[in-house]
Amino acid sequence: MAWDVARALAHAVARPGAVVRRGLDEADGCVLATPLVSPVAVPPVDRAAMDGYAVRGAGPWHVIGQVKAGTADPGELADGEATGMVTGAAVPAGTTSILRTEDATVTSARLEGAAEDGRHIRRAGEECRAGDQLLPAGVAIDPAVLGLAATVGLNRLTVIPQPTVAALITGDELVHQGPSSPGRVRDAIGPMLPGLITRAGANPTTTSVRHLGDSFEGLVGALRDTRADLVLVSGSSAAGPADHLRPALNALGAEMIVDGVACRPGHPQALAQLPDGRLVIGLPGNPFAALVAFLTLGVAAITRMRGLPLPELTNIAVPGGLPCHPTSTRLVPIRLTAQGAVPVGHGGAAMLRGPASADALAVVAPGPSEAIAARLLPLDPGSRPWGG
Ligand SMILES: Nc1nc2c(c(=O)[nH]1)N[C@H]1C(S)=C(S)[C@@H](COP(=O)(O)OP(=O)(O)OC[C@H]3O[C@@H](n4cnc5c(N)ncnc54)[C@H](O)[C@@H]3O)O[C@H]1N2
Ligand code: MOO
Repeated sequence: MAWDVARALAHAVARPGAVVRRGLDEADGCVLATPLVSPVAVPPVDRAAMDGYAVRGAGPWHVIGQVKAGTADPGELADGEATGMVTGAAVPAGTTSILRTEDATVTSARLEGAAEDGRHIRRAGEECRAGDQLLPAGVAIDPAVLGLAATVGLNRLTVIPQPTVAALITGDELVHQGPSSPGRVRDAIGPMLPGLITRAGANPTTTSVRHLGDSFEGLVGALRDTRADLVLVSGSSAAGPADHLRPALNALGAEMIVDGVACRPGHPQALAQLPDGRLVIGLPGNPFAALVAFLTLGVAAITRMRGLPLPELTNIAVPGGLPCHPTSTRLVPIRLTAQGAVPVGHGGAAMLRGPASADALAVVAPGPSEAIAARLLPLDPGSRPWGG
């Protein structure tokens, strides 16, 4: 299956989570299921934008008091009067300007300074009026959105929740501490996955990574018992005697949706759906191939589960050219320069040295010779803009 088709299929087959109401403290990373509409005007009243004095008319002014933060009714100024103000406090009726502390000279209760009409006052309704739509449905909630929701007085939001993702790392040869040695391979996929899963927008608090040996029964049991919207399985994806993923999926009655992708690295990657709707993605055991498979199928599926469209990838020039594969899409670690994409090398399927020093992957379409342009696949799936 062509790389673009596999990516689009992973997005198409995944289902957005059921809409829920969430408190602001648990909505970060969810997606707005309804537009964010302000029930109130912000600010609700004219407020001082600076510390200093509210004044009415031309100076000099007579200082009659001090408005404190939290004062509900700051009263009214008569012409020639002023009152001390703090930033954010409601201004008295009749205020024509705020004179900043550093622009003011006060002798006894007499205030002098150059006040400009209307200066340093945040007007009622300046940010929004009651009923204004601030954001459409489909926006990913980030800290600024949470702050905005709080600003307009909301306690809960209607959201598509973040999907839950679990990872099963398979391989009898794997060790999780210390170096590789003859017969032993240090697990390099387990440490990558939590960060990738979180950056792709899945729920970080429910992400789990479990290590399994190469056992058919063990894998069947783990796939049956793992409660997550998406289960990632690394290793076991090819056709060797210890590669149990496809037989295990078969035993569980899963439907294969993607069974191999025409890309280098990462061709044994797979996507299947279990009868209860959970998705399973097979990540090839070679670490860079696993990373490519996550960025291809994993990110596309998680993106749809969040209720977001599959982003278009931006085009980039490759001034030095990149050799094409005749029938497979190549994923090449590159650095971004003013001239375009430059390969960083060390892009073999079993190596992470290339992607670790790269800014992105160049997606090089299959072809007969050399590509002078490619598309950019971010190594950080949470980077914004993602492309397009
Ligand atoms: N006859 C064929 N053999 C292979 C094919 C093929 O098409 N026909 N594809 C090759 C490709 S491409 C890849 S990629 C691998 C995928 O293999 P598996 O997904 O079954 O993974 P393993 O066989 O368990 O491991 C392959 C390789 O990767 C190392 N590995 C596995 N897990 C990890 C980990 N968590 N961290 C670091 N390294 C890991 C493992 O030790 C092996 O060296 O199959 C090829 N063979
Ligand atoms: O997934 Mo394999 O890389 O193509 O080594």
